[in-house]
Amino acid sequence: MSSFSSPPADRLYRTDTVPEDFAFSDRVVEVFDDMLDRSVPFYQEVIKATAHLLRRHLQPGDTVCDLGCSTGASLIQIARLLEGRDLRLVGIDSSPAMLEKARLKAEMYGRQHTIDFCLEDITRIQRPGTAAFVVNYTLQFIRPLLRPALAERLFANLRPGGLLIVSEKTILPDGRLNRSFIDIYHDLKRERGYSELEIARKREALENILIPFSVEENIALFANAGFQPVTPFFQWFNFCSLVACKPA
Ligand SMILES: C[S@@+](CC[C@H](N)C(=O)[O-])C[C@H]1O[C@@H](n2cnc3c(N)ncnc32)[C@H](O)[C@@H]1O
Ligand SMILES: O=C(O)C(=O)C[C@]1(C(=O)O)C=C[C@@H](O)C=C1
Repeated sequence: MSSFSSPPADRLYRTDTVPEDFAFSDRVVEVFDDMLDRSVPFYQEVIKATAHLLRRHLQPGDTVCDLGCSTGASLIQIARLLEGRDLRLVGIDSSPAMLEKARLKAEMYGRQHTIDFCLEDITRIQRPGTAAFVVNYTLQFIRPLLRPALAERLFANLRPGGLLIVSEKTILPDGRLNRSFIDIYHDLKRERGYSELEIARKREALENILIPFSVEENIALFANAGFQPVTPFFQWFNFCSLVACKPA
């Protein structure tokens, strides 16, 4: 239990072995909370901003689904920040190891009766009447060809007036600026204790696994599925969070 208050440090890419493709395996799950905190810029701020948006748009009895919920870090925070709002919180992920950890953490924080964790493939999601979908740092792992159908599915499953919140690593169409943004991101990783070797090896492992779209491509993806408006609410260099509304 005490390991949750101080999650195991992410040292996955320190060793000299040939890096495997990145996967949400048991080894990654073990260090995942530390990995997110150190690898995602303003991770906690984005969760708080997500809760601000939800607070203003949800009604008692509404359901919030976190797609690609991993170890439940966002949902456990959201449950705390939106305490007493009578919401149904559902976390969905396709990794049994992530969900096992999410359930343990929810229990540790006394949230096991307020959050359901379900093993599902989000590309097959079927949850009509959902009030909000949160899809943070997950769309980037879905094959690009499948993304338009997923965006349409999310639109169809939201209730009128529902919200979609999406956070992603992004790419810039301008090569020079793209290079600068990536360099600035790697500076942040260095500041957070990752070595040059770890940064390079993780980058290699994520190649062809994490496929970022530009902010404009993501906006078009959701606008084409019927969302209106679709607008950024947070950006730090190559990381961006969008909110998209289903018209009421
Ligand atoms: C980077 S993590 C998401 C982090 C999390 N949303 C947060 O903010 O803490 C991506 C997650 O998406 C899950 N995932 C990837 N593809 C999926 C799919 N097709 N269906 C469900 N979950 C998926 C992975 O198992 C992983 O837990
Ligand atoms: O380390 C990186 O390069 C990242 O892009 C961080 C990132 C992400 O954005 O999803 C990559 C993999 C893990 O899922 C956690 C965080």
